[in-house]
Formats: sequence, C-alpha cells, structure tokens
Amino acid sequence: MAVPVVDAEYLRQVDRARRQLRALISSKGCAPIMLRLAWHDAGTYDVNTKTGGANGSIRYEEEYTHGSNAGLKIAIDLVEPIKAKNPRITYADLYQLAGVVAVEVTGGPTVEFSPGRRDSSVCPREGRLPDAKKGAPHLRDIFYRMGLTDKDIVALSGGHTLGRAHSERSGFEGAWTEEPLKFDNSYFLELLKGESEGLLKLPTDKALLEDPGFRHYVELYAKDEDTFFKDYAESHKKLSELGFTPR
Ligand code: HEM
Ligand SMILES: N=NC(=O)c1ccncc1
Repeated sequence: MAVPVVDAEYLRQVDRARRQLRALISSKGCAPIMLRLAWHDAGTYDVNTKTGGANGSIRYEEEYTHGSNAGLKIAIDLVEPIKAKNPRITYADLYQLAGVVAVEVTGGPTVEFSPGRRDSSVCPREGRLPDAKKGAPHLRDIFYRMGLTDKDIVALSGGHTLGRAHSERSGFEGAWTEEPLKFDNSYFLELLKGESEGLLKLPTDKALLEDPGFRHYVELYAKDEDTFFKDYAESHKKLSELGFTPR
C-alpha cells in the first residue's frame, strides 16, 4: 500500500487521535490490551527477509485469528472509531500510537512516536511471536529475528507490568503484578521475589531469571526504575519502528 504523505493535515490527525486514544484508554482501562496489540503487530518483523513488522496487517482476520493473537480483535474494534474520525492515519501508525499512549496514561515513560508507517495487506504466517511455554534460547531466536537484543528482550518484558493473562485466550491466568494498570518496575521486583500467591510467572518470564545474560538486566531494572524507564522507552520505540524508517 502507498507510503503515507505526512503533511500538516496528517500531523493534525495524529494529534487529534492521540487525544482520543488518551480518553478511550483512560475511560475503559484498556491500556494493557492496547499495548499488546501494538507489540503483536510490530513483533512479526523478520530482519532477514524484511517482512512483517509494524504495518497494520493484524487488522485482517487472517492474522488476528492466530492463536497468539486471541482477544486482540477487542482492541482492533475499540480503535476503529478513532480511525474513522482520522482517516489519513494508517492502521500501522494508529496501532503504534495506541501502544505509546497506553504506556503514557498508566504512568510509564514517554515513548517517542514518529508517524509515516505504511499499511500492508500481507499477513505473516503464524509462529513469529514467542511461545510462553519455552525458555531463553527460544526468546533469543524470536527477538534476534526481529533485530532486537537481550537488553530489548528484558526491558520489553517489563510490559507485563500491565494487564493479565486470560485462560480462554492463552491458557494462562492472572496478573504479573499487584497493580496491573500501573506502569512501573514491579514486574522485575516480583520476578526477584519468587512465587507470590495469585501472581503469574510464565515459563518465559522465569527464563529471564535463569539466564545470566537476561538476569543482569532484571536485577538492574528492579533496583533502578529510572533506568528501566529509559531503556524501556528506547526498546519500545525500536519495536514500534520495526520495518519502518522514520524520515
Ligand atoms: C517475551 C515474550 C513474551 C511472551 C512469551 C508473552 C506472552 C504473553 C501471554 C501468554 C499473555 C497472556 C495473553 C492473554 O491470555 O490475554 C501476555 C499478555 C500481555 N503481554 Fe506479553 N508476552 C511477551 C512479551 C511481551 C511484550 C514485549 C509486551 C509489550 C511490550 C507484552 C505485553 C503484554 C501485555 C500488556 C499483556 C496483557 C494483555 C491484557 O491484559 O489483555 N508482552 N503476554
Ligand atoms: N504478549 N504476548 C502475548 O500476548 C502472547 C504471545 C504469544 N502467545 C500468546 C500470547
């Protein structure tokens, strides 16, 4: 699909959509699923073939019906009225803007947003997102394929400070933290605390503790929330621009 022309009107619609997303996400408490939508659209990127990435393809039934995307049609439908009111914005930009606003309205760091992502009608085959039942080697296979690093893997896993698992979607159940609508470093504090009644730790979450390369960052972020926020903002921007080069 065509590369969007980011002119004054496009930028005006981005500002308007940002305000509308803030209102929607704050009023509905849907920051977690919006962040998951943005990450699942972008996380299909393959740096070797330059396919997938933050291109809006998750809006197609072929992709949102992938097992790993269970539940995300809710987020896709929630943002559709904002797309209708701001038609110049691509879905690719809108989904990433929703992810950035979700982090902002829950008290997380400001993530820089550059508009201009083009929409694609090509859906990647299922299997590009991580399998929660696996461990460190799998995490590296998946995220290195995106072009991301160990630091990105741990910082971005901090996104599990928000929201919860739903057994009917993924087979897992529960939140990772005591305050699932507050973006902070509590995911890392809970990881180091060990098992807590009622809180979730996925096998992939536990892998961050068992692998020395990952554990270094878990301990850093548990100790220093400012450093977590700085590193998270950088990694989230990288994730949100997979397959896109800001002009
Ligand atoms: C590191 C590999 C990852 C794995 C294996 C993983 C796995 C999962 C699983 C199984 C769920 C539960 C889905 C459900 O049942 O509703 C989930 C939820 C979630 N994930 Fe991840 N995730 C990963 C990385 C990320 C990243 C990078 C982000 C964002 C930066 C993220 C953000 C979220 C959020 C916000 C939720 C909660 C959604 C809700 O409350 O509806 N995850 N993740
Ligand atoms: N955040 N990641 C997820 O929601 C997820 C990733 C892979 N499989 C199921 C769910």
